[in-house]
Amino acid sequence: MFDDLKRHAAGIADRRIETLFDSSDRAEDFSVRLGDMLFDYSKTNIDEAGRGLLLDLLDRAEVAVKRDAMFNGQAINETEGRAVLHTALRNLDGGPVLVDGHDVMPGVLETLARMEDFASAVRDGRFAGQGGKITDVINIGIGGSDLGPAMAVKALAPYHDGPRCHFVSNVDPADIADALRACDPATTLVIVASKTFTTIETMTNARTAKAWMGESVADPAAQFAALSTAKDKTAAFGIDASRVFGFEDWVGGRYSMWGPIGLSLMIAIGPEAFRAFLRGGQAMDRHFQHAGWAENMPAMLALVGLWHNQVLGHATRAVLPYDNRLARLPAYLQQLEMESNGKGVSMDGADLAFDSGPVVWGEPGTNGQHAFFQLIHQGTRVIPCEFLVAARGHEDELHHQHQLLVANCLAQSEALMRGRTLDEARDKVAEKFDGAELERQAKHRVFPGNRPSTTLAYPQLTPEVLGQIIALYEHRVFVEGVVLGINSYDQWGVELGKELATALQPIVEGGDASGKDGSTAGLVGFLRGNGL
Ligand SMILES: O=P(O)(O)OC[C@H]1O[C@H](O)[C@H](O)[C@@H](O)[C@@H]1O
Repeated sequence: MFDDLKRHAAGIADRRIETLFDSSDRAEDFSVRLGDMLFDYSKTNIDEAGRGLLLDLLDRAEVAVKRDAMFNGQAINETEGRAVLHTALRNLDGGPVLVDGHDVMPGVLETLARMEDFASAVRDGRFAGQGGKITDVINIGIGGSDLGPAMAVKALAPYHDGPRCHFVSNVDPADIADALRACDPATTLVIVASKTFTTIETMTNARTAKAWMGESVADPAAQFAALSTAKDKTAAFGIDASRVFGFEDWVGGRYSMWGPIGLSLMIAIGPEAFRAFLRGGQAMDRHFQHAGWAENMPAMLALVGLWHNQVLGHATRAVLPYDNRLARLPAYLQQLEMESNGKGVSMDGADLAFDSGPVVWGEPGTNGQHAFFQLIHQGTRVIPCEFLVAARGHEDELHHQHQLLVANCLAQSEALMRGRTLDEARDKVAEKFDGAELERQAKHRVFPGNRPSTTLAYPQLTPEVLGQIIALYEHRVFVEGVVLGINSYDQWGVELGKELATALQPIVEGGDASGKDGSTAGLVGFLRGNGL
C-alpha cells in the first residue's frame, strides 16, 4: 500500500521543508479552506509528487465508495454488523437516511426535539429538583459517554448560561465523591449516560449518586435522566421514560456527542447553540461528501497523518491547541483516534502489514512549551505536531494577550521547521565562550529543525466551529481507517481487561489469589498488607 510513497520519501530524505517555500505559492497550494477555516499543511515535507501518491491511496482504497456507503447507512462496521450513522444526528435539514430500508431521520429529529424541550425546561425551571430550580447537572458516563460533552462544555464556556455541569467517569470513588460534595441533592439533575447501560463504572457511580440523593429527597429517581440505547435497563434502574433519551446502535460511543449523549452540553449552552454545533458538523459532512479530494479537509488531514505515521514511521502525533478551552481535545481525540484505528488486523482478519494508527497526545499551548516541547524540538524522535489556533478569543478586552498566544503558536511551527544551525548557535554564545567550550555550548543550542507540523486556523471557537472541528477529526479517522483497511468502528481491544477485572474483583475483596501469575498475586498481597 505504501511502497511507492516510501520510495518517494527515501528520495527526499535530506530535503529541508523550508526549501519547498522557494515556490512562492506553496502556502496557498498546500492548504485547504472550508468557509473561514484554514488547514495549512505546507510546513510538511509533502510536495506535488508526494501529494499525488497520497491522493492515489484514496482511489486504491475506494474511499469515495466507502464514504458513500457510510452516509447511506450500509453496515460498514462489519464485525458488529452495524451501520455507522453519527452523521444522521446532525443531518438537520437533510433528506432521509435509510437503515435496512427504514428512514431513521424522523426518530432522530423527534429525539432532538424531546431533548430540546427537556433542556429548556431544566434551564428555565419548568423542570425543577425537589428543592427548586436545577443548579447543577452531573453527567455520569465514561469513554464516549463522557469525553465528548466534557470536552465541549469546557470548549464552549463563553456560551455556558445554564446550570453548572460536572462530569464523573472514573470508578475511583474520589471522582463521584468530589462531584457530590460540590452539589445540593435537592437541586441537582443526574444524567446517566451509557450507550449499553451496563458499563461497570457508570452503573456503580449511578447507584452511588442515587443513594446520595435518596438521603435528602423523597423521590431520587425523579431527578435522574438517562441517555442510552437500552430502554429496558433504564426502566429497571427506575428512570421514567419521559426522561430517557434513546439512540440506536448505529451511533458508536465515541461518535455519540451529537445526539442524546450531548444532553449535558445542550443544557449548559442551550438548544440554539447546540444546533449551531450540529450545523457545524453538518457543514463538514457536506464538504467531506462533495469537495474534490485535494480540496477536502478531512481527506488531506488524513493523508498528512498517513504520510507521517505509516510512510515516515513517526509513531506519535501531538495535538496542540493554542486555545486553552480545548484542553480536553487531546483526551477526546485519544479515544476517537486510538480506539478507532488502534487495530492489528484488517477488516478480513489478516494481520496488518503496516503500522496501525499512531499514539495521539497533547496539551494546550503555551503550557506545553514550558513542559514537553523540549523533546519535540531537540529529542531524537520526530513528532509531527498539529496546531489549532483561533484568530480571536472571547475576551475582547484582552485581545493583546490573545495576540501573544498566536505569536507563540506561529513561532513554534516556524521553529520546528527552521531549527537553528551550529553556526547560528555559535553566534548566540560566542560572546560568552570560546575554544572547545564554545563548541560544546553551541552544540546544546542546535535545533535540527525540518520537523513537520500542520495548523488548523479558524476565526473563533464558536459552537459551529467546534462542530466543524470534531466532524473534521471524525472523518479523518474514517479516511485513515479505510486506507489502512481496518474496521474503525469496533473496539474489541477493551474487552480482555474488563473480563479480567470482573474475575479479579472477588480476589481483591479477599479471595484466593494463588491461581494468578506471580506479579498479580504479589501485588494483591502487597495492597492487602497495606489496607486493601
Ligand atoms: O456508553 P457506554 O456503553 O457506557 O460505554 C462507554 C465506553 O466504554 C467502552 O468500554 C468502550 O471502549 C467505549 O467505546 C465506550 O464509549
